[in-house]
Amino acid sequence: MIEAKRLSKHYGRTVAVDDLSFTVNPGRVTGFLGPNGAGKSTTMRMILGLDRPNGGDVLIDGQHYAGLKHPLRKVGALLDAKWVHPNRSARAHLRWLAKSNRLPVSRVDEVLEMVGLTAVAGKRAGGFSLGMSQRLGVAGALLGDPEILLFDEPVNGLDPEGILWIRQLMHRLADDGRTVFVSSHLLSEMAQTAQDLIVIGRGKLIAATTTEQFIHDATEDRVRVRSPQASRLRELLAGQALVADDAVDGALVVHGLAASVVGEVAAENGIVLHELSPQRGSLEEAFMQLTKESVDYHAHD
Ligand SMILES: Nc1ncnc2c1ncn2[C@@H]1O[C@H](COP(=O)(O)OP(=O)(O)OP(=O)(O)O)[C@@H](O)[C@H]1O
Repeated sequence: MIEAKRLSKHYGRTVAVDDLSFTVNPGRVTGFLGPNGAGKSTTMRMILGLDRPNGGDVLIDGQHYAGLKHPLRKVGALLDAKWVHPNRSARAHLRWLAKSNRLPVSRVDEVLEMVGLTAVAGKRAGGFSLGMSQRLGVAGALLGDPEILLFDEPVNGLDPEGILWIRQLMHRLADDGRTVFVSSHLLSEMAQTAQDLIVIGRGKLIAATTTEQFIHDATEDRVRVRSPQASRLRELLAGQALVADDAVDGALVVHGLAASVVGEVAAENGIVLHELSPQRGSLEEAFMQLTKESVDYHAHD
């Protein structure tokens, strides 16, 4: 479990993290979301003792990272995939990491296998693509078979097969009962990966909840309807709901009524339906809605 309590960090006059409290629980994949510059990497660095908070505290199972007896056995982290010495091979890098942390060297080949780098284990890490470097970073995080895993933007540079692989890996790690904390910009990816979310903006907590609840709270459910008698149906629904047109295919999009009610109105009036589908809001919509006040870097058109 990771517990941040009233955590703050500033760099000169820039407030990177501002009175931030949250808990990351075991057995779940927890997504860490926020617009650019929201303070995600700074928070992750503070969890790992790489940055010192100006206020508050962050504990790993009740202890500071610096106080952990065998840090790599407790916490594995992927922060910056490119920090590997460029002339070392992937295997040599992991052997060095294992030896310097008193971990069994036999674990190196196991983690190389787990991340799919066995065939290139003897090659210079400096020649690796970003996706291969990410896999090597994940191998390093898994080396100590830790209970807690931190991944900062792990899907950066991965191809679709790599993205699926890392999603399944994170689910497996959480199913084992581990704590998995992962930051990402890719919201549709997070929607499929994270069961819980911690959302921050300008260093402050915006939401800490399940992914499902987050989407439910910030977006409105709606119903898509297609009918050869669409204008008649629209007239009938207009008194009870807001009815819009889908810009792409002209279907009716009904806000504020359940699909069952729309279906009943149609049936009572003998209207044929070609489609009646409840639509859920997306994580993108929910995220935009809840973070619009706290985006530091807008695209101006
Ligand atoms: N070492 C540093 N020195 C000065 N300012 C910093 C430093 N590290 C981070 N910051 C600033 O702190 C704020 C938070 O940055 P951080 O990198 O933690 O955000 P982030 O949410 O990880 O962003 P991104 O998604 O763009 O990586 C930003 O305004 C950033 O410019």
